Amino acid sequence: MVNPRIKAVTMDSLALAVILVAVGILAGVLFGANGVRIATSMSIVVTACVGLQVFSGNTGIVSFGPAAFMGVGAYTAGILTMSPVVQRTALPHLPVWMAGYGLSVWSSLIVAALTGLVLAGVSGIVMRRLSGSAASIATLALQIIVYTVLVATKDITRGSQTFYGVPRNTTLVVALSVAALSIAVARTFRDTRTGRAVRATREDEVAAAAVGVDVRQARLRAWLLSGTILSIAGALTAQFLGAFGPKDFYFESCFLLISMLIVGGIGSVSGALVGVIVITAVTELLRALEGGGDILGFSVPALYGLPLVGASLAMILVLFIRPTGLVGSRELELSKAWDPLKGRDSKLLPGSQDFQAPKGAHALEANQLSRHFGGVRAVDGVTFKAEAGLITGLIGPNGAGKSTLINLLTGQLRPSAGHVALGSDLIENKQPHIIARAGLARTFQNLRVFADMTVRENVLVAAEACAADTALSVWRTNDALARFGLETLGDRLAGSLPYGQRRLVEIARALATGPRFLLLDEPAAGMNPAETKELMGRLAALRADTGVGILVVEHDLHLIMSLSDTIVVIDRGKRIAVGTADAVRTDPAVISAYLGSKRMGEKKTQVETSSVVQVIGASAS
Ligand SMILES: Nc1ncnc2c1ncn2[C@@H]1O[C@H](COP(=O)(O)OP(=O)(O)OP(=O)(O)O)[C@@H](O)[C@H]1O
Repeated sequence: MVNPRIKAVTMDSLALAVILVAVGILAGVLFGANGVRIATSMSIVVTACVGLQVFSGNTGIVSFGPAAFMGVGAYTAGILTMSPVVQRTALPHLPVWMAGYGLSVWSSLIVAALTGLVLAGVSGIVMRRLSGSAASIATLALQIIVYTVLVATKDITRGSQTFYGVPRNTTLVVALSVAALSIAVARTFRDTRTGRAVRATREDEVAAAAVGVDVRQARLRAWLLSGTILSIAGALTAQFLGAFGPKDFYFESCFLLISMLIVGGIGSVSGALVGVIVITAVTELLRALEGGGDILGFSVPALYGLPLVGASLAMILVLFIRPTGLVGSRELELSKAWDPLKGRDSKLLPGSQDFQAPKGAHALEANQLSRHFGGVRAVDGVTFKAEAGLITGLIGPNGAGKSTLINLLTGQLRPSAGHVALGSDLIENKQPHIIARAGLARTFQNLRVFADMTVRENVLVAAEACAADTALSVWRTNDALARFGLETLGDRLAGSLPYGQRRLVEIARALATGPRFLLLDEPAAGMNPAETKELMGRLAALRADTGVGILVVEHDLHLIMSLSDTIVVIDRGKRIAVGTADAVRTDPAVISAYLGSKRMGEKKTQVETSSVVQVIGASAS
């Protein structure tokens, strides 16, 4: 039986390839022999655009370097496919070890792919560490470096002169086959464990790391695959044009590729295909008008550069009307998408018992933990122990240092001093994804779901990042969805859910990492009383079923006091009390901290203010 995943991706890729062929045939009918040229060129551009999409679409980092990889692929293939006779004339000073291969088109594509992989590997050392605009600027630098090297290495590339004599091996069939294959690879990658992880980094890098995703590794893999596909596109271009120069692989082609992705929708492979078709149609139509002449009875002057202007206007128009592109970020799925969870038993699988945290084995301890921001001692020598199997509440007035403390425990911040231990492991100074994989999962005070991924993907990406095998990650995903009543919402985009449900998605996502200990930063914030009550029931059940320890930060004092087995109170960065709800409620230091901050008129939510008055204030009187 064919693997359902391969079947679904193959069908989707075939469907996209059929669209491409149909457009090619249409071009042939409309433009005759020229149509074959357009269809071939368009197929090559599809490969390039898909290559760019693999990195930019999945990571959200706009790359200005696609043409650099294409250039390297083009010159590699050009040199390797040129006949030795032509080579002696065109490249008389070519180093001997590079000369005389006369490779076939397919062999040249493989070598070009390897060359692109090497360039991506070398540049990836830097790229994997960068994000956002810094990463985009680095790709720009790469483009300029590669262009300069191509121009400078005259013996190999003929410098800025035309590189000629490349056999025109790129037929329509070759270009179309490679385009279809690229689409299949990119579609498959998107729905692999790495593809989901990279998309999670696009949505929210901090949250992705907090659920165990190795952001750098995921980004590097996308960069390597992207560079490889782009180099193949360059090799095809070289054998399509026959003669070219470094300028063919510089900013203009880079800009066209980016405009195609933006017009179609950078977030999906289908978007890349649609963008290529639309921009090719626009540029080919405008190319016919570029030279001017009599058009529909009007004398039109020559407007060189008109195709580029048209592509720019199309891009601006789409950005204005539909910023996510014509297709958006969800794939056109002509077959039903492969669902990694469908058909799997959501009951306990063998091996899943490792989810059950053994009681007492994984306490979370902070020892003299401190973090200073300049002169501000946000956390100042805090020591406490949150036992496994218990719910520990962490409270304190606004600005007490609760969020800073959580960030120190989970690696988002490095401590100025002190230690954090999970069970017997010291975890301070470790990277967030390592801490998550060690078993400390968290949610955030300000919601950080992966809005443009489905609910199921949100949870699955966390499970996959931390589980050793697919069976366990599927089980954890199903279990986490079921525990928080999200099974029926699996296909919905997380960003489309109401606030309360998005909170549940975040908690389920943390749970899917298989935590030894769970940190929840204001889990009930924004929920109505009924939702809050239900959540508390689910958390209590989770603790009872699994023995996992839970540390809850919450402003609602009624809630935290009824939920917690023990409570840690901090104020101005210091621990001022620890004990049961009753002990804490009557502790003079706690009453003073809350009433003191109330007297000072600090901004509080209505719930918190009333809680302070009722819980602490009542005790004080
Ligand atoms: N990155 C930072 N740079 C400088 N000061 C900071 C930084 N982060 C936090 N602080 C300061 O540290 C103190 C503790 O802040 P923190 O956000 O941890 O408190 P909190 O108890 O979580 O507050 P709230 O209940 O309002 O969320 C505050 O005085 C805050 O201004």
